[in-house]
Amino acid sequence: MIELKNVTRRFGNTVAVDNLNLTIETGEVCVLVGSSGCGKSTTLRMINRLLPHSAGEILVDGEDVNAMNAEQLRLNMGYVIQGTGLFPHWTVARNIAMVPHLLKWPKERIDARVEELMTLLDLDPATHASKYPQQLSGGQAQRVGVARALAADPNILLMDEPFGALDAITRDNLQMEMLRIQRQVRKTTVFVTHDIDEALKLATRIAVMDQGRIIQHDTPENILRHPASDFVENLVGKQDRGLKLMSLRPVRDLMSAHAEPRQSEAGEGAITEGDSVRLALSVMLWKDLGEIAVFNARGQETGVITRERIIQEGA
Ligand SMILES: Nc1ncnc2c1ncn2[C@@H]1O[C@H](COP(=O)(O)OP(=O)(O)OP(=O)(O)O)[C@@H](O)[C@H]1O
Repeated sequence: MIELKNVTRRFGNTVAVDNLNLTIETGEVCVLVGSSGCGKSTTLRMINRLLPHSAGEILVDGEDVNAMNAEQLRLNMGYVIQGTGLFPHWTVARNIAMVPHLLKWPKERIDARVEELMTLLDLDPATHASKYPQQLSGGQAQRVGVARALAADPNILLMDEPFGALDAITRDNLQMEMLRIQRQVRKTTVFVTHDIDEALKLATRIAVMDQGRIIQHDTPENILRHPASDFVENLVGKQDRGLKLMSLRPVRDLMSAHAEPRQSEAGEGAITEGDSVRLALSVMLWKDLGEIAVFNARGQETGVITRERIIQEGA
């Protein structure tokens, strides 16, 4: 658990973070969102003491970060930044191995861990382990950055606009990867973005910031349904809220399940139980269907979802 209590950070006369209170529970993904200069990165960098705070208290699992050894603190916090920060003259494998190496793990353990992480992040070790960062695409380099942050299995992951510089498709892929990895490893994560759609997709809770303060701290659904102010309402997009809520809702919530799963051909692009209601509606509109079959992860048809039900209850 991470707790920020009345935390302030000043740069000269600028108050970058203003008496901020925030609790991030163990295993949750807290996304800090807000416009440029509102204090998101400063907040993140105070947690791992890359920046000292001017006032207040920051606690990790109940212990004041100022009372901890800064290096030890950082070794237990993976840190991912935009543009990766990979060492250009080190191979991918060596970059990923950086923290285990500092921790003096035996070589076999490091090699096994590098291979495990590359596989987890969908990077073929045989193809990529000996490459240098400039030989990778932006998306691959960002995956290496995430692998490096996870290498020594830290309890906490700090991510500062990690996907901000990527094209929309690569960003979407990495967001999906992150959700998958998070289901497997469940790190306490603080994620900074200015993209509200990214926040809605990834967060267990979102902290909306403005001028160094938290305006609202709540689940994606509550932020959409009950924005605390005009500022939050504008940020989430007043007119777009219905569709955004549909993006949060899985098909399994609104489908009519068959009594028994049926063996039928799922086919490419089939709708699965975990897909969003918004995707199911989009496919039905495109194919001009009133209903569409829903499949489980094993490719069995488990039910149907209808356009009518989505229109009635989708948001
Ligand atoms: N090293 C610094 N020296 C002086 N002022 C700074 C410094 N770092 C940040 N600031 C100021 O503190 C405020 C908050 O900056 P911060 O980088 O935390 O915002 P942000 O929300 O992360 O913005 P962005 O999305 O653009 O990265 C801004 O007014 C910024 O100009």
